[in-house]
Amino acid sequence: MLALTLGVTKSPAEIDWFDVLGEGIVLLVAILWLTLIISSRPAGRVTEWLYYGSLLLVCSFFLDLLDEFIRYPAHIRTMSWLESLPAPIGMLALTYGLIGWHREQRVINRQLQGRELLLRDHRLLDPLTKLYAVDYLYAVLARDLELHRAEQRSLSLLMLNIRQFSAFNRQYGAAAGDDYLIKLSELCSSQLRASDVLCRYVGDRFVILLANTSLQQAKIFAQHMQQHLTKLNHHESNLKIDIVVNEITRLTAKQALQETEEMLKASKAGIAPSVLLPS
Ligand SMILES: Nc1nc2c(ncn2[C@@H]2O[C@H](COP(=O)(O)OP(=O)(O)OP(=O)(O)O)[C@@H](O)[C@H]2O)c(=O)[nH]1
Repeated sequence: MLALTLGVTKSPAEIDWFDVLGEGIVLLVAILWLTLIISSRPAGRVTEWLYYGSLLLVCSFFLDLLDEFIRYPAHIRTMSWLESLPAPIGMLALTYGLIGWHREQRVINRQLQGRELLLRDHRLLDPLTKLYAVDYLYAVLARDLELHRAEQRSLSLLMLNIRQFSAFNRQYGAAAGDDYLIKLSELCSSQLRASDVLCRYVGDRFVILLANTSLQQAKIFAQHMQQHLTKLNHHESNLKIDIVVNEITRLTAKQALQETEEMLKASKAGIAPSVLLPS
């Protein structure tokens, strides 16, 4: 609107169609970047930097294209500044966001290394969360139990369960439920050490295997996790997560999972206190 108010539309003879093509493509590519960022990134600070950086670039490129069609009086510099200024600021914001993304990716890569210590078979992945599923958990649990027992090191297991997840699905729809599961997995992954393993156990239940970790240390970790998980809460849906902790070095893989499931059941029923009270 400002461009239309300040400038005069050029006649077709004045338009350089080569410039229009070049600048149009640049604008389309910037819009494509913006769309990819919005659709592929989880909400957060890094995404905001990437988003606002791309938005400023889109704005600058759009004005650049517009001046192929609109001529501004030479003494009015407003449009020229509006065209030039957002681009370098956008580039800086985008670069800052990309540095954050790079750091994030390094953390994720470390988690992947941790997860892929035993098996590199992607058929063992859960298709929704991309975490390893229960078959992998059994394999890695059996191996870790043997190793830790032989070396007399402690091994702990955390089981997380989303409370009333079926009601959440009913109220907000299965897509919102899927989205919640993905965000929960990402948040948990981001908190793990390279030696820890996170698996989707079943449905709304996840298991984290903490190598070389005593029950006491695992409880502290679970508290830390519980605090982080509150970030997932939206004002309209305050899902609660039960977390139980079990030191399992003395058990077999099957017993370890069964025993922890029993603890979870007891905690949900209020028979035994969960190691952590839901937030
Ligand atoms: N959206 C979505 N829902 C899932 C998925 N897998 C399991 N569920 C749902 O998770 C719910 C799990 O049900 P329950 O085990 O009874 O758990 P709950 O409703 O949270 O009940 P409590 O744990 O006892 O509080 C079911 O409604 C499943 O349909 C999935 O991949 N996506």
